[in-house]
Amino acid sequence: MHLVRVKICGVTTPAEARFAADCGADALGLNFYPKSSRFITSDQATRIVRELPPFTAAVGVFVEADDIDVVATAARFGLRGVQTYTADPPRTDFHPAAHIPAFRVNDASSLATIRDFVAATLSAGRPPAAVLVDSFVAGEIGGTGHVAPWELLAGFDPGVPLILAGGLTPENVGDAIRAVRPWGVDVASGVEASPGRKDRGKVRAFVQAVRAAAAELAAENRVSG
Ligand SMILES: O=C(O)c1ccccc1N[C@@H]1O[C@H](COP(=O)(O)O)[C@@H](O)[C@H]1O
Repeated sequence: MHLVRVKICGVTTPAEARFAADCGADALGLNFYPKSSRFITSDQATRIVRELPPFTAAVGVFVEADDIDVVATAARFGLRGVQTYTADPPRTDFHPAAHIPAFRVNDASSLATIRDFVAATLSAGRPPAAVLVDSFVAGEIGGTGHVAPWELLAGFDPGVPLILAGGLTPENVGDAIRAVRPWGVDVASGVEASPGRKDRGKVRAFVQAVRAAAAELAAENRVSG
């Protein structure tokens, strides 16, 4: 069975979260970056987390956040994972939350940075749970809607699960999965009606497109295996 996990990032209301979970999303992203159009307050996070079904994970998104604040936020909202954006490779492992450091990729040296980071954390005995690979857009951090360089990422094995992000949509996510073969995919703007507001049709179509591509890969594996 070829599984591709789905995270719908930047939900801002309990209804959006519930809908995405009911569509089959494995994880929902709660954005704690104040400059994001998807930023949510603690009150909003509390109400969203309360609405989640028991098997749906909440993942926090943090940009250059203080490690102590990340740990405290993860504990407060029961975050299963923390997705961090930092200028320098992060030093903390954030246990018991699964750490998902995000890397913005534009060329082969970006891949070397990820490999070096994973190798260093593996030898220190605290590897990340996964790495998230996003597109590089000068002057922006994430949630840009720009597609990551799939051709560069094809065959790239960072040594831990790879989550593909950046400009994914219901229309292109199948091609992205076939090209990159990621462990999981993550989308924010590609399933929105407007910044910070999810579009139900797009959320449903995105999860369905991921499941269809994964089933196709599983069938291919059965034939070739
Ligand atoms: O969504 C945001 O506003 C955001 C801000 C700062 C860092 C990360 C952010 N979101 C993450 O960015 C990726 C890619 O987004 P998109 O699909 O290209 O819009 C997404 O996976 C979010 O986790």
